Amino acid sequence: MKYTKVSFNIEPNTPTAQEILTAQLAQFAFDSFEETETGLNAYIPTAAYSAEDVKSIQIFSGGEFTITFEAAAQPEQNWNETWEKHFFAPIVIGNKCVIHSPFHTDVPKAEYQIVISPKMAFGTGHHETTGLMVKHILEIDFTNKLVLDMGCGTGILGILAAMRGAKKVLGIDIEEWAFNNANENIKNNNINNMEVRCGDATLLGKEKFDVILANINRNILLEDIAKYTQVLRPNGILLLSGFYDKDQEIIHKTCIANNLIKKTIKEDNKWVALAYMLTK
Ligand SMILES: C[S@@+](CC[C@H](N)C(=O)[O-])C[C@H]1O[C@@H](n2cnc3c(N)ncnc32)[C@H](O)[C@@H]1O
Repeated sequence: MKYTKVSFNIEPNTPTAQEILTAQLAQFAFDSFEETETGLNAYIPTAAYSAEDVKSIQIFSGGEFTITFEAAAQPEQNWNETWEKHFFAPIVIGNKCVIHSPFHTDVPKAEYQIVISPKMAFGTGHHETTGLMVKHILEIDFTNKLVLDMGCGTGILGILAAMRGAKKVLGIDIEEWAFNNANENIKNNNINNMEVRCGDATLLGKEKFDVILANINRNILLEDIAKYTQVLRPNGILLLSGFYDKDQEIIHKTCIANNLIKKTIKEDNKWVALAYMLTK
């Protein structure tokens, strides 16, 4: 199949802007994305590409950020192979966890082996924030813990928590494609104690959790940290990521206001993942 690559420049190039843009592109049959220094590259079957559709996205951005783009038809190639080689090679995190796709044959050995079917959902382990969250998870005792994975994407973090002994994991994601992909990955990893729901923090109610994982973005976290703490047990752990180093302070202020104390910080290439504990 012939594909067209559309290279987007986003100004300012924030995780929130990338997420909004990706969600809008998904409505127009774009089916794979690659983060770049200045924005992202998105791929669409050439037969489905319309410059008019892409231009309309600039209007949807509501003036919070500006987008410019260039489109280039790609030569015919085996896309599964290209995807496999360039976008998702097996990755080992923290020397203990390997993430690979079902089509990889040469997979390094590790204590935790997670199979992720790369679709449109975020979470193959290649993004800094996922890697940082995985490293935090590898340091936490999950034995018999009740876990919430907010913004679960592919389900990667919840799946690892289940492999590390969690009693039950609930994954929540606002996107239907993530809901579907997380379910597929849960099945492929033979996890039988993780459930996924499609929605946001309004789904949270009486169920309480020992550990909450939330790799989303700065704005959603600022809005939802209070809701997470309402369902976190005393001494429970909240892991937060999806924001840059420069946003740590505002995230931290919100956490303090919600009786959370900072335990550990992990950083990689401007991205941060913070571990908090609920004091009351
Ligand atoms: C940065 S990705 C993280 C995916 C995966 N947990 C990981 O660590 O790789 C953020 C995910 O949050 C989801 N999301 C965005 N806003 C949300 C919200 N308000 N509530 C729940 N999920 C949300 C997105 O659809 C996306 O799958």
